[in-house]
Amino acid sequence: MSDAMTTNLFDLTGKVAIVTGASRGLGQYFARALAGAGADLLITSRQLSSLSIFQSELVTSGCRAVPLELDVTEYGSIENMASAAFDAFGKIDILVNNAGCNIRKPALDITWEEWNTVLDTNLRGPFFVAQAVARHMIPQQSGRIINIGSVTSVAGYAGLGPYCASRGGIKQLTMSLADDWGRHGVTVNCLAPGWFKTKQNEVLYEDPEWVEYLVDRIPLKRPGEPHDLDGALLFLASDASQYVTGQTLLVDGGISTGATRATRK
Ligand SMILES: NC(=O)c1ccc[n+]([C@@H]2O[C@H](COP(=O)([O-])OP(=O)(O)OC[C@H]3O[C@@H](n4cnc5c(N)ncnc54)[C@H](O)[C@@H]3O)[C@@H](O)[C@H]2O)c1
Ligand SMILES: O=C(O)[C@H](O)[C@@H](O)[C@H](O)[C@H](O)CO
Repeated sequence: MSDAMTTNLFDLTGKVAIVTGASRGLGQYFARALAGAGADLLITSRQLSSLSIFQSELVTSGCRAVPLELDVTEYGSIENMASAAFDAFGKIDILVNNAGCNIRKPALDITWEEWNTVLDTNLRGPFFVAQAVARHMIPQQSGRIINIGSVTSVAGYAGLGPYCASRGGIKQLTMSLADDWGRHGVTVNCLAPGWFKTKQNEVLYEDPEWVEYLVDRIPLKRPGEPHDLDGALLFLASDASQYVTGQTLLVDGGISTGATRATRK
C-alpha cells in the first residue's frame, strides 16, 4: 500500500498559515478551511479591530489564531507583518496571498491613480508579501505560497482592465517565483476563483439580468459558493500537492472554457 493510502495528505495539523485580507469575503473562508484542516492561523487586515470577531470564532473552534495588521500597499507594513508572523509561532508554512481590490470602469475612464491602486494592491503587494514570507520559508527549506488569481488570469473582460492586468500578472509571477524558490522546497501556485458573490462584486448581483447572463456562460450553471474553493485550497496548501508548483488552478464552474459564447442555451 502506498503512503498516500495510510496518511491524510490534506492534514495541516501543526502547520502555520497566513491569510491576507481575512476580515471578510473569500479570505475568511480560506482561513476557516485551513483551520478546519488543523492549521494555526495568522489573519491579517488593514484594521486589527475588524478581525476580533473572526479571531474569537477561530479560537473557539480550537485553532490558535493571531491577528496582524497589514496594508499590502505599504512596504513597511509588509515587513512588520512578516516578522510578527514569524515571531508568533516560530515558523511560517503557508501563505495565502488573498488581499485584493477591483475598480470596475470602462477603460477610457480609468485614471492613473485608479490603475495604481489596483496594480499596487493586486500585484506589487502580493509580490512583496511573498518575498517577505519566503525569507522565512527558505531557511526552513519548505513552504507553500498560494497566490489568489481569477478567471481573469486567463480571460479578459470589458470594464476590468487594471484588474485583468493584475490577475494575468499574478499568474506569470507565480511561475517565476516557483522557478526561483523551488530549489528551496517552497512551492508557489495560483488558485484562480471564477465568480463568487462577495463585498467586492455584490453590486453586480443586484441585476437579475446580469446574473442570468453570467449563469448562462458558466458550464456548471451557477456562481461559485465559497466552499467550492476548499478542496483546491487544501490541495495547494498540503502535502497532496508536494510535486506541484508554478500552476494556476481555476475553480470557476468552467467559465474559463470560453469568455463569451456566440449562442445562448
Ligand atoms: N469574489 C470573486 O468572485 C473573486 C474571484 C476571483 C478572485 N477574487 C479575489 O479574491 C480575493 C478576495 O476577494 P473577495 O471577493 O473576498 O473580496 P473582498 O472585497 O470581500 O475581500 C478583499 C479583502 O482584501 C482586503 N484588502 C483590500 N485592499 C487591501 C490592502 N491594501 N491591504 C490589505 N488588505 C486589503 C479587503 O479589506 C478585504 O478583506 C481578492 O484578491 C479578489 O480579487 C475574487
Ligand atoms: O469585482 C469583480 O468584478 C469580480 O469580483 C471579479 O473580480 C470576478 O468575480 C472575478 O475576478 C472573476 O474571476
